[in-house]
Amino acid sequence: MSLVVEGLSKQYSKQVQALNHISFRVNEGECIGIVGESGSGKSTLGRILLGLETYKEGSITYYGKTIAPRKRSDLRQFRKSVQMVFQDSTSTLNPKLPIWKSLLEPLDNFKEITPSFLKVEGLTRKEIAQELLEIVGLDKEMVDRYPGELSGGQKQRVSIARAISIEPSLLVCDEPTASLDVTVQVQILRLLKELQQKTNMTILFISHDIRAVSFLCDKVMVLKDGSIVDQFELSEIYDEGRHPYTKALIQAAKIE
Ligand SMILES: Nc1ncnc2c1ncn2[C@@H]1O[C@H](COP(=O)(O)OP(=O)(O)OP(=O)(O)O)[C@@H](O)[C@H]1O
Repeated sequence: MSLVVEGLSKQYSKQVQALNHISFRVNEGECIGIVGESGSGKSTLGRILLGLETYKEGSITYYGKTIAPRKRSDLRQFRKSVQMVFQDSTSTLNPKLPIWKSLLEPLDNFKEITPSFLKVEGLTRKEIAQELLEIVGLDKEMVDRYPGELSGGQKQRVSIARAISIEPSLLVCDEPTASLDVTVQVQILRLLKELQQKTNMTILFISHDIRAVSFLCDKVMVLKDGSIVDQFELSEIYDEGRHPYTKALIQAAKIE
């Protein structure tokens, strides 16, 4: 079992209980989707899992080790194996830096990591960045461009390349396709699926879109007002026993 979350709660204030006793387990190599409407607590959960947000109640372990955001040494170790992709690639790509510099940041942070895609030794830093661009289906010549010269989909591919550069065992994606056109969304989902199949990394995919989740994920968790109201294998999505809220999400997705 790679990731185990037990009884996790998060209260921002007396009025706002963002998460309410969340428990779930993720196996190695699995792709798990967390779906819910705006305000259901998805991003809070993602941020806590990444150690970006504190929590007082419950526990999170990754391969048996507790993830606690206050322990900096633990967090660095955790970051080596867990990377993230956000909705807004501008938060990960510095507009003032050429793509290749942003791409190499994680590898620069963890110099001890030699990713397996670098089959040839002695590549220059730019050549390493070019290799990464190829992995996510982008043209090598984009290394010298700046984020402002790329489309939304291209920027998201760069963000994905950056995240997978250190070959994380867990990739947390928080609405990675939400700000993209529908056709580009599909391309990014395909890319994530392909990368997951190639590398066997575990993916935690957070989205408001049950169609995106069902395209990519093996297991689905439905979050509503900070609680998990339904949890199932993708093959069970249309089962009669689904929670009424899940059925409503499926119905709404069809109507659109
Ligand atoms: N930093 C914060 N301080 C106080 N309340 C917060 C904070 N962040 C989120 N919340 C509240 O916690 C609840 C869950 O928010 P969260 O952002 O996790 O939901 P979400 O499902 O990701 O929503 P969205 O899809 O709109 O981003 C909401 O009621 C939100 O207003």
